[in-house]
Amino acid sequence: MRYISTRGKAPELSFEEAMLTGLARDGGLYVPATVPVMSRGDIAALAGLPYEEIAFRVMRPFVEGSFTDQEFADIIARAYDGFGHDARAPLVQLGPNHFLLELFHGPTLAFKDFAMQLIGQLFQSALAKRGERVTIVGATSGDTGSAAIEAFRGLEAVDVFIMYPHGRVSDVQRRQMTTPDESNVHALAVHGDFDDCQARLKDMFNDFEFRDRVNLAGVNSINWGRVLAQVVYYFSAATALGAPHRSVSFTVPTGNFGDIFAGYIARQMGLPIDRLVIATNQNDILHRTLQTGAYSTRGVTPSISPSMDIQVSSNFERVLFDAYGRDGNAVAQVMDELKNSGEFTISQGAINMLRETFQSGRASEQETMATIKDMLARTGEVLCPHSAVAVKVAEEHLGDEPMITLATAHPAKFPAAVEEACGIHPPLPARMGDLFARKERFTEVDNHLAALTKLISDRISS
Ligand SMILES: Cc1ncc(COP(=O)(O)O)c(C=O)c1O
Ligand SMILES: N[C@@H](CCOP(=O)(O)O)C(=O)O
Repeated sequence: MRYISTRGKAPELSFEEAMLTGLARDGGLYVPATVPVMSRGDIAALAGLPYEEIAFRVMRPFVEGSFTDQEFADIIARAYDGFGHDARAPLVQLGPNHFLLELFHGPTLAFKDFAMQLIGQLFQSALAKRGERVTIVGATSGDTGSAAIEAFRGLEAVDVFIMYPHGRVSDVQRRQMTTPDESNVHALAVHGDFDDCQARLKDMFNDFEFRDRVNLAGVNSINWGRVLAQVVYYFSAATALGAPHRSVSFTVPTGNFGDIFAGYIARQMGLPIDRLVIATNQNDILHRTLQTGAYSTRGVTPSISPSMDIQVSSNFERVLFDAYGRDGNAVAQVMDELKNSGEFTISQGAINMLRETFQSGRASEQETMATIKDMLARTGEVLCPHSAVAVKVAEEHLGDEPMITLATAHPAKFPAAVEEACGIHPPLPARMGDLFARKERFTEVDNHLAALTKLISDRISS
């Protein structure tokens, strides 16, 4: 399996190389040169298998040539061993045709653990074989950072620096990042928003002197491995509800477009997904883009679903690559426009493809709060605000086929918003009970590339 860049000018790589490289050297994102298709029989055979076995069968073709079957099976087993639910991604019924896919039973209580725990194992194995060490830098609006720190803390061959927007993550999210005391973990509170953090991360990858000197690696969904791991739960959920014999739909709370892009890949692999619905909070750039055909940034308004407070949605580039007929030059051109002017207009052909592929909706702050309250009353399920955004949008898109809404975080990560909405203060699981007693350790940094690269260089050489 070979991987190509969405901007068409970087070298083709193997899975392992693409995983360790992060952002392509032409500024693009790596995608598979071709997406492998599973037969109906192979999809049907997944029903009822343990999550780890489904993961192996779905992901195996993508890692071809980089890991042996035994290595890969062992890596998957270790990745999901620490999850707090035997099913890993259990389904809960919300209504006659509406199901919630609970993706928050991993170590940091968010869907990010599905990919990050796997990537942690894949990095360890690849770096040990190569005898290399890397500097991982990540940008987070709250959940990627804690999941990455959990996956990489204490590893010999890795330093991990996480940039989060100062004052714009929940207390639980911040403490998950600032309380680990391993010396290879560095939490950086950046004076800016998530888009600033992600922009500086991409600047670091485009600064080749820095990138090569520190052996920079990325674990945001820039990294194809992140997206790949998320494809698996689309298969586990759909087959549990009767796929491939009947189709299902998914609604996904969306920010950086990695999770829903994983659903798009699952559909390309042959999973019968009827509708893929993008759910946004009040920072609704993706919803507006589908409606108007113009991707136009407006600045972020902080919300009660902070992990989705994003304007520059990184993985949208991956679907644009397909929408523009895999024309890397066309993608590079619109991405340059976005960088220079904060907006671009999507060509008619491309927007037609996007509108055929996705539906979308938005939830205001009041609607999100009302959904948390209403779902508790109707179903007994306490939702986090991100999942509530998606449930509200999903209810507007219910049809004849089962609708599966992704619940991306545990409500205990956002206790203030949940309590205000429904009067319940969701407790942290016992194993995290002392989170607020632990000592915090972080560094405030200005939103400047030079300040960040100096800090990182100084830390890794000390
Ligand atoms: C809890 C939660 N829900 C939804 C999202 C949005 O997912 P994505 O960025 O893959 O669109 C995020 C952030 O990634 C998140 O942390
Ligand atoms: N919501 C994310 C933002 C980063 O997304 P990623 O999937 O590209 O890592 C977060 O919680 O940090």
